[in-house]
Amino acid sequence: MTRTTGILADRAIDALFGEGRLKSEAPLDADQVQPASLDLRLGSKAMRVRASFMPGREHKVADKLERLTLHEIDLEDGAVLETGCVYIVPLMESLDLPQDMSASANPKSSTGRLDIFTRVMVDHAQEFDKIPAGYRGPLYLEISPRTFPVIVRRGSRLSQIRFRVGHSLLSDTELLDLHQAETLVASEMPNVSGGGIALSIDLKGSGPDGLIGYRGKHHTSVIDVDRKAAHDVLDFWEPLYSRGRDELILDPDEFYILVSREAVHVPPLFAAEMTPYDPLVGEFRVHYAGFFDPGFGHASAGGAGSRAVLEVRSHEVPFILEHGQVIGRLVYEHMQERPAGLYGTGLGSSYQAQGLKLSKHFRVG
Ligand SMILES: O=c1ccn([C@H]2C[C@H](O)[C@@H](COP(=O)(O)OP(=O)(O)OP(=O)(O)O)O2)c(=O)[nH]1
Repeated sequence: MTRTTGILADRAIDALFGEGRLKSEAPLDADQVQPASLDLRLGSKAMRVRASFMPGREHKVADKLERLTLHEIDLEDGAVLETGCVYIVPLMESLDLPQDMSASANPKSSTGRLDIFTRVMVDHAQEFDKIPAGYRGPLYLEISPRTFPVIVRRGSRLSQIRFRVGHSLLSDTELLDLHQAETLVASEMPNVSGGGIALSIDLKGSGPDGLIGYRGKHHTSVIDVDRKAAHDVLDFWEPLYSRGRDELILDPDEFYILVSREAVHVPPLFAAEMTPYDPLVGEFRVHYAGFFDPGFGHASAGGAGSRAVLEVRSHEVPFILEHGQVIGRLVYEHMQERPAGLYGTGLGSSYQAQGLKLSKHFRVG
């Protein structure tokens, strides 16, 4: 059964491409369409700009780039993007959305785990990562590596887009009903409010040493975003252990990879998103809002027990995180239909059934 409203599933995204609503300089990669999203690919050049900017109602991104570009970098054979710099890259994909269809973008989980700040921009935009219904035009990605310098090239996939018709977020009551039927967040006392279900932090750790997470090192070598298992964990990360304290002091300006205490489940007819920042839970933030795919944590898709990996930063002041503290919320939205492929089922998914897991670029041992 297909709903009129909701997030488009893989088949409908393929159809957008077939109908010319979604265009690209090159045919789509085989695994570019995900269960509820499309990965976006970098085009052949990057513009280093002085600072981030918003196009605003009156302007196209290209107009602003004429004024703000410091220099242009060729991405055909790969190039290094340095930490602390801001780059704008025209994407290979462009849109001609129907009047009733909008879209939203997000860094891929692998991008967030590398602390690469990315946002999608469109012409006349007044918000990042939001593409208004009926938008017709190019897509651009703002990229600013925060912790590690990275190598990217034409075709690298750092961000993803979801398409939606109407609004179909679940209310608190609907969320509680779904949780009772399907166990969304493995907790005896689910904390549901403001349309989201709470996730808390695990600081007891796992394994004999009580590994609780990782802190990014500084002045590292370069990470190639297109290479899996190519980098040694300890060259880039400092492991953090609980040592019986069940707490962690976040240093301002440091980047942490931590994990949720609860297992998370996204049933096949739903998509979820982790809300990026909730000032009510403290002066720190889960740094990158994350898309959670239909089938993530779903038992029949091999996902039982999947935790959420959290990218965390403290604001301004050092902050003590304690085991079990609420750190973010998952909001759930209806899919228009069940995706043909669920996360984890033959899609080469990297993070199904994950515990505390760094991005796919690192090898363990
Ligand atoms: O902050 C987040 C965001 C997502 N996820 C999980 C849920 C999601 O379904 C999965 C994969 O996310 P995404 O598709 O963004 O990752 P990817 O980098 O494209 O990995 P893959 O190659 O597995 O698709 O990672 C997290 O644990 N934390």
